[in-house]
Amino acid sequence: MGSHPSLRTTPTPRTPMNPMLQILMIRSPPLIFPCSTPAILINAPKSSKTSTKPARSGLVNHGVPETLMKAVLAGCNKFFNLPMEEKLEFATKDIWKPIRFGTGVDIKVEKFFFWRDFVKVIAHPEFHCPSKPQGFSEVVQEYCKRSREVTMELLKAISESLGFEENYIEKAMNLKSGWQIFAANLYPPCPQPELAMGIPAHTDHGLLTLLIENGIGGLQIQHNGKWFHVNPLPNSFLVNTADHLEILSNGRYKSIMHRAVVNSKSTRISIATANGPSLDTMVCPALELVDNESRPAAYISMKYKDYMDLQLEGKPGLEHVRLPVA
Ligand SMILES: O=C(O)CCC(=O)C(=O)O
Ligand SMILES: [Fe+2]
Repeated sequence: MGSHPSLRTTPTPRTPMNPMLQILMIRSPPLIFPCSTPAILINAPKSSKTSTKPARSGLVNHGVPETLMKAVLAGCNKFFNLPMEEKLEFATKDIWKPIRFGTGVDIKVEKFFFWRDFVKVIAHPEFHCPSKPQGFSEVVQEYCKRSREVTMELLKAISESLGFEENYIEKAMNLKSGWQIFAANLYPPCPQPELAMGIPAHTDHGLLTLLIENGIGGLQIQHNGKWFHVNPLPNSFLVNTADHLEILSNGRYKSIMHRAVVNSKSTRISIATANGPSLDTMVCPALELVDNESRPAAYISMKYKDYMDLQLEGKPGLEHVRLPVA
């Protein structure tokens, strides 16, 4: 882990954390997707003013072996423990490079330091991975395959929740060549966590992101303008709905705004597998969900690859494609 800059800035006031939690909570089986809610399945918040621990949440009974989830977290830990010069070989700002390493050193936005190292690889339609540490590539590949299968199952249920046949999203988004990114994040203990941020508030680009972590906690999601801490169930996936599900569903599913905070005691590792359309898919709201009178299209159409390129412009992707409300 490289040394991080000393923290000298004044912290920007943050919204006080609210113990009430509203988070994607999916029980499986059976999968339940209420059409009336904009996100997958919401665990209704327990309104308790005294409780400081949010309810535990996450997708369970997903079929991915616990041993594989532990092995991929352990593999990422070994990768981050490689000598810095071996990781810097993959340092690049080019989002199209198949393997990318980055570190929070010297990056400063909105007075927060990003206390994070990451490695991102393109996992589908073609799989890439660093060859070190030994065995890392094999375990990451198996994990990506299994988490992609879970994603496909979820997208079937989401298709049905929107009133479509189960393969609707798979076909419309050309998921046979779907773009999958494996992103591992390392958040070392931070001496002054209140002055730093692990990863700033953002939404993910694809359709669904599956997230696991090593039991430390740090993910927060935004709901009604407030930040809520997420407390994952052991061996569960946290499932984030992302921008292209919002676009395709014409806003019925909302892309979840989230961020990761850091702590002063323990190293946190999280792994996000982001699953999106194929790069050449032109995405627009599903025609069946658009009615020019009552539910006009809320987003313009854009090729997924062009949307990904918008990352370089700094402004959230959805702001480029959202149409003004008439
Ligand atoms: O570390 C986390 O909990 C969040 C990571 C994340 O949002 C991402 O990698 O896109
Ligand atoms: Fe994310």
